[in-house]
Amino acid sequence: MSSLTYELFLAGLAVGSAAALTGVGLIVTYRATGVLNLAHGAVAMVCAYVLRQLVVEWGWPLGPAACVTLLLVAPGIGLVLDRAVFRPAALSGAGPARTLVASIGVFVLLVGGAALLWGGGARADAPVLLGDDPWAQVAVAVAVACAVGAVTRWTRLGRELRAVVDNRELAVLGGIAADRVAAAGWAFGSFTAGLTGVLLAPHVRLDPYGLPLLVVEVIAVAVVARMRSLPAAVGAALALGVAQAQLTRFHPGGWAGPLVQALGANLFVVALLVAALAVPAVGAGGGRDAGGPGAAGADVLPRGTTAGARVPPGLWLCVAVALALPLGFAGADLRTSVQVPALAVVLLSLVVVTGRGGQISLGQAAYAGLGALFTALLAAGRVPGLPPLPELVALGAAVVLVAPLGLLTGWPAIRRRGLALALVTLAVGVAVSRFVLAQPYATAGLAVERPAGFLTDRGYYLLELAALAGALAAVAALRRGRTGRALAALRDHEAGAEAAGVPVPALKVLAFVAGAALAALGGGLLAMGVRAFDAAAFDPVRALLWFAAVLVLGADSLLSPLLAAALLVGLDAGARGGAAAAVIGLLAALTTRVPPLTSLLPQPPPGPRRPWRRRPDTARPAAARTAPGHTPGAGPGPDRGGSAPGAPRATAALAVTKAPAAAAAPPVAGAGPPPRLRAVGLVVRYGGVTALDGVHLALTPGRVTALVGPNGAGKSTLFHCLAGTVRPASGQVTLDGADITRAPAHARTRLGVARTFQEPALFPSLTVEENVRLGAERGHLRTAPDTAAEQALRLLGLDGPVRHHPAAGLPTGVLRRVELGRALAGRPHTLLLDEPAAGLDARETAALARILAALAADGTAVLVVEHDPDLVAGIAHTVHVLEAGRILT
Ligand SMILES: Nc1ncnc2c1ncn2[C@@H]1O[C@H](COP(=O)(O)OP(=O)(O)OP(=O)(O)O)[C@@H](O)[C@H]1O
Repeated sequence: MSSLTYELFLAGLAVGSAAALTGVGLIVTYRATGVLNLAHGAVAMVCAYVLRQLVVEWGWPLGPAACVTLLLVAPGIGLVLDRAVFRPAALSGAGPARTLVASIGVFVLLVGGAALLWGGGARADAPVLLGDDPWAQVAVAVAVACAVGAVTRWTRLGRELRAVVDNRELAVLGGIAADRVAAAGWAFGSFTAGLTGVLLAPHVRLDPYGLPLLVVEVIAVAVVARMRSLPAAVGAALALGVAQAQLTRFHPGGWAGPLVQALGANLFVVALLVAALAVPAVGAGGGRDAGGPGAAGADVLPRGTTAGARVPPGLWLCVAVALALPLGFAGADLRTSVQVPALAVVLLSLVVVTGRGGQISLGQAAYAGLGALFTALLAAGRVPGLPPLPELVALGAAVVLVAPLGLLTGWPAIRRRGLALALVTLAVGVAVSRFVLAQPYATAGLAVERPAGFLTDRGYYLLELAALAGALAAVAALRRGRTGRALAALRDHEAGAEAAGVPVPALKVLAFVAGAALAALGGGLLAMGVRAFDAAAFDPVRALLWFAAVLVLGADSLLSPLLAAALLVGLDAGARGGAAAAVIGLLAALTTRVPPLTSLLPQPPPGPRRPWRRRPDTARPAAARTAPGHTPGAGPGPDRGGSAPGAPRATAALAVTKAPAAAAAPPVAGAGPPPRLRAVGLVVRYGGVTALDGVHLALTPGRVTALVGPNGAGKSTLFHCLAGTVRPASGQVTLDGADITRAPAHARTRLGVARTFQEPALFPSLTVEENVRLGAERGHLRTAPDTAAEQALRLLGLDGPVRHHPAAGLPTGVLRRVELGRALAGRPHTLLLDEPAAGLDARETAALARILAALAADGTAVLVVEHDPDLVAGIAHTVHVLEAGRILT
């Protein structure tokens, strides 16, 4: 081996061993607590600063200082995090997404706190703990990994850890103090963070931002190891470290030169991106739930975290006045204020993506940076073949160019939620920052002028206000309209949104594209404001700070971006740098205990929201004027002949829902029209379990089919196959003879197959009326949504004051009616009901039976998976018994 290769090998080993320590610490903490601690790097940075403080500032000998730092301070930080942040979060039932927000809060808090305490500048005098011998570092990393392995395998704590990892609830029932295990996990994780920090600090610049971010990139090795295997993490870390170092030997000419150079400095970033894209299930809640496998879970941002409040009009007036105040400022104050509207536009992008759509996005700074970069390049004429564009044209072009790049995070978001989505968006943000924004062409003094006519600070501020007003109006319109309702549904209950007919993948992409466009607009404005492109202004740490800021203020409130921008710019301008981050980080770390601040605004009592714009119903076809449930071509049901248009049998059931309980009409036997929806030879396996074993089923218009059977028989699996939330290993689902086996859930709703859930899948932030309206807008027949929604509301007895009530907090009986109303408002021809009587009292069950009988009489095909034998006997024309994945009768 040549000496250069060997030198680089050793340098790579040094970096790799620090990364290995991080990987080991992250995995142990994750296994013990279920938290992927994004703040690991921030803890590392704080420990490095503490060691430096003890040795350099206070003159302590290195040995004792290192012992205090690594054996007291580092585990102490872990224990404080456990007691103050993560244990309360776990006790409050916070899911992975919420604890992720808390760990972002800790990250931001520690970064801000360090900047406040030690200043933002880089320190080059961090004490060297292990000399220059990389083998010593490798030995430390391997020794730590082996020690963890030994403890896990051979000690009581290790056995307890494994038990907690396998099944926390069972372990607790078995007498294991899971809290003690979690505390040990946090203490150990922080110890490894501290070790990483003090080992890395002498080799990289020690500053509050750089080191934490460096360690964030190293999360890659834990993800590669699937948050499980310590040897895999250590191996990946060492291999990446060595490969990254070796890459610096190569200097190809042409376009490949800068790329190889960038790779040589950022191989861990590439690994993070690849790992985040290739391992979609990181941190995903593995449990089953009512909406089908992976339908909804604890890994989405809960409504309480994202919901915003309605802003009283008077407050908007105050905001307008406050925004106009800087026009009276001068000099540095006005120059500082210029950042506020631009930053508010960037933060508005998070209102769309995270606030309304419920999608975690830690990559918005990348889109803002791209907007700024493209604006600068286009305006400066630095794009080959293009003359310099006028500044405003350049800004507009940048927005148009960046918007489709929203796919970079929007596409992965289709199949990811929670932690997995956070990792991908973070990885995209870091990759764009390192491979695009921080490249020489972008960093070498790229100036950007303000548009002609707006050169002064005051003039430019006015221009920004106009842009902000436009962006606010656009986002307000988006939130109010049909798309806004669909986004709120996506946020509140993804599987429910699919079932209502919302094309979830397309909507996610749309949210990210709109978010990218807004961020780009804000980024371009920010760059023009300071008359230069500065890559550091858009680094990934900003993305975390911005995300935390919008979340703590209330991500679904239009007010939050304005307040957050004022807070971030104002606090950092007035106090020492880092104050804003410290305040926001603290609030975000306590996110499970502190509600979003704008939600504390006094709220008006529930009442009619702004009415939707009614489209004239004159264009609707005659069929649409009949009841929900009727479909042209569905053929008459058993008693259809007597139903007059507009006064169908199902509508008549409205009266019955309010009447005292009475037996439903007995099923009428007889030949009907041919089946529409069919299951043909369905086979579904979950690992070694065969849930369905060649099942055939046909649903006929005008008939109620009941599916009964013991627990585990496969009823839900069959139901999910028909609804489109489970794809069979073999067999077909056909509709009118056409194969729809691969059609997604929302497409089936649009084809006329509506469903409800075992646990009502409603959108708590929408009113009863909006929930039902969504079904009418996205369902099978969408020509007259107003009429369909009204009919459904009336049919289910929801047309009283309750229609204006948010679905959150309504009793189960009402929720079931709202969900049924939403399904019926789309005018389905086939209705799939999963245990519709669960949680209903006898009176409500009788009313439900009458409605179902009336719907069948109107021609709807109804499938009921039900345990209530009375309900089944009262309404079903056909009863199928399923056992061990086979239909018996
Ligand atoms: N996501 C899954 N992963 C692994 N096994 C599963 C999954 N879903 C269902 N199963 C298994 O498939 C079989 C059929 O389950 P299914 O939920 O369809 O039955 P069911 O009749 O609906 O039962 P219940 O009435 O209890 O809901 C069971 O053995 C169940 O344990």
